[in-house]
Amino acid sequence: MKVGIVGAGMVGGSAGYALAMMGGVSEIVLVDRNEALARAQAEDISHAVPFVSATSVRSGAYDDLAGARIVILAAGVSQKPGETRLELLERNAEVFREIVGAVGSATREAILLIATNPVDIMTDVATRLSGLPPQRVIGSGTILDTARFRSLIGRHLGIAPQSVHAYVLGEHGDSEVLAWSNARAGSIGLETFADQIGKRLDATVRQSIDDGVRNAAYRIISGKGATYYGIGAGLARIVKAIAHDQRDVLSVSIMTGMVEGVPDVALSVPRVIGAAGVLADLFPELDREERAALRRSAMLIKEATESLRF
Ligand SMILES: NC(=O)C1=CN([C@@H]2O[C@H](COP(=O)(O)OP(=O)(O)OC[C@H]3O[C@@H](n4cnc5c(N)ncnc54)[C@H](O)[C@@H]3O)[C@@H](O)[C@H]2O)C=CC1
Ligand SMILES: CC(=O)C(=O)O
Repeated sequence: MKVGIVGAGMVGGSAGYALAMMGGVSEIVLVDRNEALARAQAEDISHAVPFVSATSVRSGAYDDLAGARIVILAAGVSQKPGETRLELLERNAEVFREIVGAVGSATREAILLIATNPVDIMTDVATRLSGLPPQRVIGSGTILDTARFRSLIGRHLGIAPQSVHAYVLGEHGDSEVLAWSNARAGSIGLETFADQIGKRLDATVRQSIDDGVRNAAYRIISGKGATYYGIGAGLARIVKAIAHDQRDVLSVSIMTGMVEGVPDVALSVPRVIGAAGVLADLFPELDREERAALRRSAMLIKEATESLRF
């Protein structure tokens, strides 16, 4: 399967690397307005390939995306220390006006996988610009926040993150909602498991995990300028689900008809992902506070989207 990546910076490059390490993708084409960067990233990643897989990695122009089954969009500006994702909106919407049309001219068959921030609104923008069905324009959404959540819960309770079943919902951003009420360790409630092993899971612990998830990007950006390994792996994970029609449940963002009374908004809930894109949504059972927080998150995204001149 051929995968295109538009935007060969830290996120696009990391996604290419993660895909090459994962294997199962025959060809990766990196496109960037900085052609020298795309060339250099492709060459560097291709030198990792002989150790693990047989993926062909090269740079190219938009025409070279013909035949791609998935095109990852990771072009645009990223946050400076202290900047929010929403502050990138106007600049990255401009970038999408240019690149979504160019991708569409090269391939109409591809599923678009959006990483550029603010990712929920960029997913809405890409859906509108491409004219593709929402199920085929997928934002990485809270896949990364969900990984952060599971990792911190797993570390606290001493179990593997893969055995923690918990999701972050709503915006990939400051208003995101950590769904504690339906989180599970294996098949049992987190609190029950914490009691069984004599661990605390009180408000202080929850607050510390919430901060670890919600503010991870700010901390990483202040320390090293950008985040990219986590999202690179998350994007590769979504590609794998599509490539192998795996029907995995992942928290990703697509245009959604109605969320807690808010119509037509792109945000994350757990969704089934297969070869055709998003196949179904799993609206979680939430407590009253979480539902109210999800509504606030949806309204915030909706208002920011409507503020965008389009
Ligand atoms: N969804 C998520 O969870 C995450 C999203 N991001 C977002 O991903 C985006 C990319 O971040 P980085 O890779 O760190 O930035 P970067 O600056 O390293 O790379 C961006 C690339 O986009 C290219 N670009 C800009 N305008 C273009 C255009 N019109 N046509 C083609 N290429 C163009 C630039 O030349 C640059 O190489 C940002 O918006 C960032 O906020 C970053 C981390 C996590
Ligand atoms: C930058 C970003 O969106 C993240 O790491 O969550």
